[in-house]
Amino acid sequence: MPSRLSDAFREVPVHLRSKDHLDFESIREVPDSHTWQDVDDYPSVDAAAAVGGVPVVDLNDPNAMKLVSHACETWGVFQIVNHGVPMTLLQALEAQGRRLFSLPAEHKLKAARLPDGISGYGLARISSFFPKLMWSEGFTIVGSPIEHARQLWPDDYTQFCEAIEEYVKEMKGLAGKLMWLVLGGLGITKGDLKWGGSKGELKEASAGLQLNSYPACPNPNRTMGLAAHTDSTLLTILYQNNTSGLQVLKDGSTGWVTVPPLPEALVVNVGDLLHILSNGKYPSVFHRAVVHQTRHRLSAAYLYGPPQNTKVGPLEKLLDINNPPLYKPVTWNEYLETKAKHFNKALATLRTTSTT
Ligand SMILES: O=C(O)CCC(=O)C(=O)O
Ligand SMILES: [Fe+2]
Repeated sequence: MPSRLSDAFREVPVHLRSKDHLDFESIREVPDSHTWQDVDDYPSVDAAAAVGGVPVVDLNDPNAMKLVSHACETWGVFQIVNHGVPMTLLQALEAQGRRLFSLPAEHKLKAARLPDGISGYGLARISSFFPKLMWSEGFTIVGSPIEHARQLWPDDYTQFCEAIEEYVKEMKGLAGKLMWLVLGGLGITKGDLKWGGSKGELKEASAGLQLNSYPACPNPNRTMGLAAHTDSTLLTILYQNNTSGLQVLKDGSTGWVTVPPLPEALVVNVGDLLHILSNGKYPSVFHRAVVHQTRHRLSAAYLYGPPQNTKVGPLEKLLDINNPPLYKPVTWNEYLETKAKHFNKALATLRTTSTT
């Protein structure tokens, strides 16, 4: 088994052909390779009508822990305001994302992700599970972005690296804070988490940053920005520019609910590892991204996971005779590898035989 995050895909490389990388800017008609038949697998539900819509939590609210916990149990997704991340930093990140994705196609491919690699420019890794390609491109950062940034801008890579590093630092602090809110809602205190630091901090946690670009599309009803999936994280913190596209499938709801872009808000998703850690109390959320006819959408997903080589299993405090562990413990790397093989069935492969 690999021990570093960057090695997680060694055994399951994804070979995308260079002709799969469309020059989206110049395309006037959606080619067959990108035409999807099943975009309407579930109907789209009016966001406001969907039982009040995706919850919005003010982190300054004295009840924030309860609200966050309830949102995790019922939706698996919520938006946060008063999160403390400066607007200027969000704008700087967005500007760098635009700068990257507006480079000519062949230039971006200089920083292409290797088939068995994790970082770099490329199509969504999950593309290999679908017969059609998605209307998006991405750039994944795990560790320092400097090597790829140099390939993109040999003479001017520092502004990109600085913006990314500052953003990642800020996200790390926020993700730690959110984790304690989320766990606190389950009655978990700092001493209960073996991989918490001596002061209860989560400073050794691992993370990555995924920048996504969804160019305007001539036929958005027959294309897919990013197909339905759950994240392989504990939590994902997503920044979306002021263009809608993110949709979630609420358990028991009748269809896709849009997560509306709110100025200054960030979206938080429950990932598969939190699903495991909470023994299924916080189910990971299925989500996808659809595209627009006229607007270019950008998003940045901060992918937050446990420290390297740490096994994540159901928290002991949540278990008793009536609540046996429902999942086997797994490290983040092992889970990524399982996901790369089994995709949306990965979580099921870790189920124990317990049925409650
Ligand atoms: O762009 C979005 O809204 C979703 C991105 C996403 O789900 C991901 O990067 O995992
Ligand atoms: Fe996602």
